[in-house]
Amino acid sequence: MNLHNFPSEIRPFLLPKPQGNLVYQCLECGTEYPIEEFLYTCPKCQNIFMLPDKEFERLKEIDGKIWRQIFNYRKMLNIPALKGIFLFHEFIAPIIPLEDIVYLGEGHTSIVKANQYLQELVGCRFYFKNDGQNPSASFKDRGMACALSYVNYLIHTKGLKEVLAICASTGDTSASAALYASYLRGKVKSAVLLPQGKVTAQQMAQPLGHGAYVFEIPGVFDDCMKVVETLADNYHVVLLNSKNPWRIKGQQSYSYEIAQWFDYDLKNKVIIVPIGNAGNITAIINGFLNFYKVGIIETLPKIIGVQSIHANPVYRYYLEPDPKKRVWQPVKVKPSCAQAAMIGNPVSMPRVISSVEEYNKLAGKKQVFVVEVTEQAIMDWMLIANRNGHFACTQGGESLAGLVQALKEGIVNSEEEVILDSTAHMLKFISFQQMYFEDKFPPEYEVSPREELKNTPQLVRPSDITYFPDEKILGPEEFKEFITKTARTIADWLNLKKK
Ligand SMILES: N[C@@H](CCOP(=O)(O)O)C(=O)O
Repeated sequence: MNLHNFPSEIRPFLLPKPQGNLVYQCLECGTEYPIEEFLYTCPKCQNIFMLPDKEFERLKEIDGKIWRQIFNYRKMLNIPALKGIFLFHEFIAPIIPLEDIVYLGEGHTSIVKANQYLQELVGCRFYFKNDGQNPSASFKDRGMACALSYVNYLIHTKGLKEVLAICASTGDTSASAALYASYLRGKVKSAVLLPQGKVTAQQMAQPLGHGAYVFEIPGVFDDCMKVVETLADNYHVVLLNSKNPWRIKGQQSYSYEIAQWFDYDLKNKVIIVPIGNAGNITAIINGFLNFYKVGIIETLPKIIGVQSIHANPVYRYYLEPDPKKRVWQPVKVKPSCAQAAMIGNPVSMPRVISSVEEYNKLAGKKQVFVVEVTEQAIMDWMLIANRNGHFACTQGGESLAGLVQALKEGIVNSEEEVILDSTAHMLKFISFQQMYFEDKFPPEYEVSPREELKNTPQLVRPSDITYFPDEKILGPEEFKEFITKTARTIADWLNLKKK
């Protein structure tokens, strides 16, 4: 839609100009550092950064109602830079000019309501937000679009050359980093560190296909993360894990989209998200906080993080009700079908602690919860969802299992409406479905298939057929015999009635 067709009071705001003043701010000592250098760990106290906008107050000069209209009208523009997460430019990385934004189709993923059967089975109204519909098939693209747009901006403004972008990954971050880096071919190369044997074949194929350097490390994700942190602290590389706060900024778009989808009315809404490296829950909390502070939303929705019993450090931390007595303790992970979240020492934990505190304080009550689910529940609920029109990944199954658990514990009630994060596309994690159907889960996963959820293909090769097309080129009569008898066998098997 042409700019002239929009209401005159909204028109001046539709094309955002570079604005704001972002700084790296240490979570521990509060020291601020300019963003022109790549910095991930505070040189003074070794803690991690948030990336606040020091001029955030200016956003409050525009009424919440006007902001809503700005975003709603902006959505009608055909400007690629504003088609994705940067629709919410002022609330993501407002210093980046539109011409430096890297847009590969990320964001604005669908929110699909569960059918009547599934809602009744679970006991409340809920939706899946399908972040597997992002270009590299996971939510990481939200953060990567922001981080790589900033790199692109620095390349243009500071003459940055030969950037090597690195990350540790359980498979989604690496796919996303490699994809976005490959778009900036000639300016950015990527290298990814993966825990050997703990990334699916599909996820391994992604960075390889995008031309990244791929390193497999004998260990788990937490080990890869330590190596990558050491590289980032000692060499000229750009860290693309969510330790890099530009990633967090981009992933806040998830909350903004939910707000927009529900017409900015989040009363009685509950958001459920799996926790792995804890960057996403940090982003989601801070996204809602930003919109709330400016008056774009009037309610802070309930947020529930979910962890598997095989990788549950955040759940354990919040088991202690008294904040003063809580002790942070990383855990040793066990194999998990929610492999993307198989993390024992989440890098963003300090951010989670401070963000949860602020969220609950502003909400005036406990509004962030963490639940724990079994591996069995993750698989069963993923399969049940997918037998009802969804395409949830194992982490999506974890979200649904988390909802069931939260209902059981009375954290969610049947009056509320729940949005579940399916963080990636089911096809990335299809090997877990395969192991379930074939009853081949190694014992340490603690998953045994429920007969009614299993499915296997049937070979149709009736014994009374003379020749099959895989044996020779069939003559007309032989082909007719093959078709008729095969169709009859399938009809008998399915118990079909003749017309
Ligand atoms: N699940 C993640 C783990 C790394 O998370 P990040 O958000 O800190 O990059 C992955 O896919 O690698």
